[in-house]
Amino acid sequence: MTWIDLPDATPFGPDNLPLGVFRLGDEEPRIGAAIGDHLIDLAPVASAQMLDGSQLFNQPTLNAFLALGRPAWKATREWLLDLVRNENNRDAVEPHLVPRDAVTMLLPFEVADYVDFYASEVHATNLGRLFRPDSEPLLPNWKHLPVGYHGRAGTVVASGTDIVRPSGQRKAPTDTEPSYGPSQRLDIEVELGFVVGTPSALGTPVGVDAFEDHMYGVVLVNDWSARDLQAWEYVPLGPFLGKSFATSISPWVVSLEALKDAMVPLPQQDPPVLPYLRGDLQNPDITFEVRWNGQLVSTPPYREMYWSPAQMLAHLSVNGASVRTGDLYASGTVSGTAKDQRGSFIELSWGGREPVTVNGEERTFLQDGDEVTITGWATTKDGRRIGLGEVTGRITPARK
Ligand SMILES: O=C(O)/C=C/C(=O)CC(=O)CC(=O)O
Ligand SMILES: [Ca+2]
Ligand SMILES: [Mg+2]
Repeated sequence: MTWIDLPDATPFGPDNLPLGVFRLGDEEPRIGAAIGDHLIDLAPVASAQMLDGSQLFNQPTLNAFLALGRPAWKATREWLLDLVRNENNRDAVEPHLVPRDAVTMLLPFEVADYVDFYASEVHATNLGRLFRPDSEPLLPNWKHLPVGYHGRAGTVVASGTDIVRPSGQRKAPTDTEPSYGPSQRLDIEVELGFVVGTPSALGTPVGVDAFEDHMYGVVLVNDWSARDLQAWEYVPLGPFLGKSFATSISPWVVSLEALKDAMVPLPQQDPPVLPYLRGDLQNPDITFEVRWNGQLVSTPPYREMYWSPAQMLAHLSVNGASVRTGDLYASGTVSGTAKDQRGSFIELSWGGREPVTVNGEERTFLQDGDEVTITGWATTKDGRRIGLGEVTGRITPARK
C-alpha cells in the first residue's frame, strides 16, 4: 500500500520503515527511513512540512530521537506511514528518495552500555557441553535468571566494518603453558540486539510491564568471539577479551511498533520464575539466515528463545541499575534444536570436530578473508515479512 515502487520481496515494505544514519557523498550524516531500494532523507521532508523537531533528523545518530520516548516514536511512525501510503505526499517526498546503493550506512546510534545475554537454552546447553564436558551443561542459575555480562560499548561497529583477527592468550587443555598469538578459533554469534530509547532513573527498576516505555526497537548483532581466548580467560568472571574486540550491528533499527503483529508467546518456563520476571511474555517471531562466504549454513529461529526481552530488561535493572538512551543489549546466541539452526560455528562444527562444507571446502572456524552475512526478518501473524536487513563483516589478518 504505497505509491513508491518496491522490488518484490523487499525487506523494507511500507509498514516497516526502519530508521538509520546514512552518508551521501561528502554531505553530513543524517537520518533516513528505509523503503524498498530507497531511503527517505527525512530532514528536508520534515522541514518542508514544518514538523516540530525536524532538526532531529539532521543528526549523525538516532540518540536524540530515541530519547523522546514512545508517544513521539508513535507520532513519527504515523507521519512516516502517511508519507509512503498517501499519494498526496508524492511531490514532497519523491525528490528526497535516495537509492540505498548510493549511500554509506553508519552506526545508527551511539552505544551507551552494551550487555550480552545468554537466553537460548539450546545454545547454552551446547556451549556447556563444549566448554565443560564433565559437568551438567546448564548451570543451576540458568532457568532462574537471564544470565548475562557487561560487554564493551566502544567496540560495537557498523555492518561492513572489517574485523581484525584478535590476538591474545590461549592455552588448550593439552598445552602446559599459555601462549600469545592470533586466535585460531575465531567465531560468530547470531543475536538480536535491543535498543533502549527512554532512560530510567538510578535506583528504580524497569519492570517487565514497563518494557515498551523504554524499548525502541531491534537490530541484528554478530558478536564475534575468539573461542580459544575465551576458554582460557573466562573463569571465574566470564567473557572478557575473547569477545570485546568487535561486535557488529545492522544499520537499520526496526521499531517495536513495526514488530507488534509478529510477537508470539514465550515457550513455557519451568520452573516458574520469581515474581519480578513474570508478566505477559512474548518473543518476536524472527528467522535469521547465516551466510559464510555467500553459502547459507544456518537458519536460527528467535521464537524459541527461553528468556523474553522484557525479562532481560527487568533483570538487568532489578538491582536499581539505570538504563540510558542508546543502551544495547543482545539476546545471546540464537540456536534452534536442528543442526542447521545453530547460531555459532563452534556449535555447527561441534568444537571443530565436525567440519562444515562451505563452497566445497571443509571449514571449522573463520579464516582470514572470510565474510559472514546475517540477514533476518520477522513474520507477522498474517504472513507478512518485516525485514531487519543484514549485518556483514570480513576477517582481516591479525596485526603483526
Ligand atoms: O558457556 C560459556 O562459558 C560461554 C558462552 C558463550 O560464549 C555465549 C555467550 O557469550 C552469550 C551468548 O551469546 O549466548
Ligand atoms: Ca554473545
Ligand atoms: Mg563481541
